[in-house]
Amino acid sequence: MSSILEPGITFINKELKGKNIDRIDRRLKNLKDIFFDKTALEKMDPETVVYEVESYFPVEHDIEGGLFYGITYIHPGTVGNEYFMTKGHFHKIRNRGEFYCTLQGEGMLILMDENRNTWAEKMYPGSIHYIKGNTAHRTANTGNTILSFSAFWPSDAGHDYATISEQGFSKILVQRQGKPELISR
Ligand SMILES: O=P(O)(O)OC[C@H]1O[C@H](O)[C@H](O)[C@@H](O)[C@@H]1O
Ligand SMILES: [Fe+2]
Repeated sequence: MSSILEPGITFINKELKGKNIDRIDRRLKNLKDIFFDKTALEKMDPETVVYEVESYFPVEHDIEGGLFYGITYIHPGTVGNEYFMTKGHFHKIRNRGEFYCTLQGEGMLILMDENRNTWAEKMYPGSIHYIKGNTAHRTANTGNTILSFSAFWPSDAGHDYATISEQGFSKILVQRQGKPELISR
């Protein structure tokens, strides 16, 4: 499987040299919990790459005061009528925020507060999204090309994936008559 995360870095400053730069992909087989239509999911190749993330960790994880940076690339596609999307998470330290800045493509940022109120914001090249603390976040690619966005978050934030993999978001983003629609499950 070819990856779009070929080393393509043109410049990193001395603070990042020799530090941890991590590249991962997440495939359908890693995302079984999150898609709604399990019948459609079973018919698809489990090795299909849904998204790839390149992350820069200049300080140790869980250390207060540093910042992390990452770029996420979500491939176009659907499982049933649900768009390809990220796992989604709350931060382990709940009140930590994050910035997302869209680079290319079209998508939706799906957000959910701790009372399970869910809403979504349109992502397009140049759109800037401040995700406040205590808010779960997931991104979906609603276009026909790669959706990429950069993210900046505090180094002690951590990821709580369990809450979302067990309970999901209260709404899902589906394609209806060719358009994204956020509907209750
Ligand atoms: O972690 P996921 O929910 O799979 O989302 C994918 C990635 O999106 C952003 O880049 C976040 O800042 C990363 O921390 C996250 O890993
Ligand atoms: Fe996050």
